[in-house]
Amino acid sequence: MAPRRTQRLGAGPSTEQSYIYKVVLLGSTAVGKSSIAFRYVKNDFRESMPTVGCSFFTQLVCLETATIKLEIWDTAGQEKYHSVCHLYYRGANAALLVYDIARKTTFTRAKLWLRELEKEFLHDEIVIVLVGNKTDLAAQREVTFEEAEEFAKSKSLIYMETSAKSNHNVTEVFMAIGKFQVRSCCTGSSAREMLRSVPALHIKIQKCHSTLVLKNC
Ligand SMILES: Nc1nc2c(ncn2[C@@H]2O[C@H](COP(=O)(O)OP(=O)(O)OP(=O)(O)O)[C@@H](O)[C@H]2O)c(=O)[nH]1
Repeated sequence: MAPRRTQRLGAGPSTEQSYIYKVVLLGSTAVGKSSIAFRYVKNDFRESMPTVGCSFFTQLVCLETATIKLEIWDTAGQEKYHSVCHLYYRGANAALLVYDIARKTTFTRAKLWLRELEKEFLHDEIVIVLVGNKTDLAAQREVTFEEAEEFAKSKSLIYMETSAKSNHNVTEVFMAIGKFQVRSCCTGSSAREMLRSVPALHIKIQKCHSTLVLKNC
């Protein structure tokens, strides 16, 4: 099934296709959602201010076979904004469910976010990446890699760990989304269906063995 709200921008000079995907970042306050978006779009890190409502970024991902315009919606994690969050994730093609590996409560909260997404979307309508951020704080880790990976597998999610601060795996998260979405469009099977049928892909992506080749955009 084609991802929701995906638009084909038209064929390029060759046979290359262009797509638009809406990606939403969800998770507790201060887990690093804005920092991940900022690192990816600006390749920078700063002690950021809490998000008010929602921020919006766009970024082009040029893959060997397609160009994808990612519309990135960074939602506020503070409880007071919770009631409006669903307005932002409506129509999303992919969600980054972010938690802080050094704060177990944020992992528990991510599971609740997942339930909300499951109410809003049919199972195969959206690609969900569970993202354990702040790997630079490994000494204070409260959620093991194995625990999070096991949970992700049981729910057909992609699992990756990042550090927005040390720029670890951030680009790879967005590449993984692009990869699954494009494959999904090409094969007609949903990205989550592919995850279920090829569990080894979890490992491949987590270790960044992506077969996609980046070009200069
Ligand atoms: N050590 C470390 N700190 C990080 C990392 N990512 C973000 N931070 C810090 O964590 C704090 C919160 O980061 P934000 O990006 O504002 O978090 P958020 O999830 O967008 O927060 P809300 O806007 O409240 O939802 C800031 O002080 C960041 O500098 C990381 O990878 N490692």
